[in-house]
Amino acid sequence: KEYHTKVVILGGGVSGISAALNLTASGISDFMMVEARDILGGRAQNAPFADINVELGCNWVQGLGTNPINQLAIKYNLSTTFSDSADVVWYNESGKYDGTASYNKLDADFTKVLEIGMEKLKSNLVDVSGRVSLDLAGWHAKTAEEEAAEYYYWDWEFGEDPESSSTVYAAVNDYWTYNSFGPDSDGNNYVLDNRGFSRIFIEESKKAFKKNDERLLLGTTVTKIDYNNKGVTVHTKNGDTIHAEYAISTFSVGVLQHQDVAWSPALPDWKLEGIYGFHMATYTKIFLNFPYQFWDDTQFVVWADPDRRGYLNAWQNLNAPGYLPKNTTTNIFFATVTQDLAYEMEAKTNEEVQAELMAVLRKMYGEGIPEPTEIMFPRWHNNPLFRGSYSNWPIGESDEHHANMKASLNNRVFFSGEAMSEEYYGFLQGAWFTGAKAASDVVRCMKHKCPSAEYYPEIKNADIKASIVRRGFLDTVQ
Ligand SMILES: Cc1cc2nc3c(=O)[nH]c(=O)nc-3n(C[C@H](O)[C@H](O)[C@H](O)COP(=O)(O)OP(=O)(O)OC[C@H]3O[C@@H](n4cnc5c(N)ncnc54)[C@H](O)[C@@H]3O)c2cc1C
Repeated sequence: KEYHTKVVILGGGVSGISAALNLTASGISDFMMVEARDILGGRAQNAPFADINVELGCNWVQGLGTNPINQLAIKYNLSTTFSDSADVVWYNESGKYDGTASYNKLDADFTKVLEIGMEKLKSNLVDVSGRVSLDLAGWHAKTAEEEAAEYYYWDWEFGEDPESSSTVYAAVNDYWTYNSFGPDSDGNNYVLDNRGFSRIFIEESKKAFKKNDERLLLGTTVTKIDYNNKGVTVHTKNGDTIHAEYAISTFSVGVLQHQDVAWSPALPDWKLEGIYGFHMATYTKIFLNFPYQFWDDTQFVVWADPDRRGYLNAWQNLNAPGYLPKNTTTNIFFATVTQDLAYEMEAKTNEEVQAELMAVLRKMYGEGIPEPTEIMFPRWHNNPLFRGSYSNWPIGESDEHHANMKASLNNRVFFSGEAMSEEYYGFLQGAWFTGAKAASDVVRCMKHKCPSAEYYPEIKNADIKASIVRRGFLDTVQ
């Protein structure tokens, strides 16, 4: 089939939905959306497990108050519960231990890390890794228990270790997430809604697409995008072509890095440098369902592995008070793995992974615990539609690299998606805001004049401040 439209949105995740809503609100209905999966939502994704739906992807509303994601959660009465990472018990090889002092020290030291990041931003000093700033803040993990606290605090949030992460942008990301949405910004709500987190986005998308809307091509995989200064032609796996004046790409930075979609002409080197330099982290939840609950009642359990930092470190209890309904027959305890461990787990069979999880659970809870009745986990890293779970700003990527990563091409192809947000990369609101921005840029092109694309053909030396000042970041930082 051959389609002709004004705007084609590539990808139906949160960013694509936000772009579609923005176009609709601007009075533009001549657009199409192409999504490989049979359902909208992208990384807002759930699956049946035991007798409930579990969230394979995003799980927290992070940053509350006027955060549009929080506002949608309120609007659609999404069932959430306050998430408290201090509601945790700690285990090592000798059994239960009290990790509170370490955790509290790290909590205070992390505040110093954020201050170091902000200070560097304000004073135009070169960025350092999270590891350097943790050391500068006085945090030096030496024991398995300190490493366990560190993994639980850092890697489990950013999806990568402190060595890989930028301090300046960790500070930017944290500051905007927990301060920019009014006085109630600070907080994380855990979503436990059997309709799925994605429901709020799917419901909202109905403002843009009616039932069986012909403009929405679900189950359609994009293979190639031709672009020039006149428009765009999108080729799909099933042989369809879509001719459009403008395209909004919402593909994850992992998909762009992995070249799962061909671009003709190839994306320019100045852009690829920004794309390849960014990080797509992998954060994988491995769900186990048991005949009964044998673990602690706290929201979280941390395992301090004696041999490997971060090994099956963070466990979550879906049966914690305030989580699943009391009368549930489901008993879900799940571990999260990131980075190398996630890649290793993805390469194993479910049976092999189950055996590894059970070995750790037996160390924590004894030999008498039952085998799980079910195991399930998504393989985000190997999934060609995602290639990871969410982005993390690495040490070494400058603001200019990032600007190049998201810069439009020929005023015809616009880029959105969580990774394209300087302030909220990694988060749902990053996807939401960048989708709206890309759509409003397209609308400007259609109705007035295209905004001038900001990009840097040569990046000479890191000068964070110049670009940060230009973006008005410092105006809002106290
Ligand atoms: C495990 C996990 C935990 C997370 N936890 C949180 C959290 O607690 N809080 C939070 O705020 N955020 C969290 N996130 C991040 C959040 O889910 C993302 O930031 C957000 O969903 C990204 O939306 P997007 O539209 O930018 O990208 P995507 O959701 O990736 O949308 C892109 C779309 O493009 C489609 N696509 C890709 N390739 C093709 C192709 N070739 N042809 C057609 N379609 C294609 C994909 O199927 C997808 O639907 C988490 C993510 C994961 C995976």
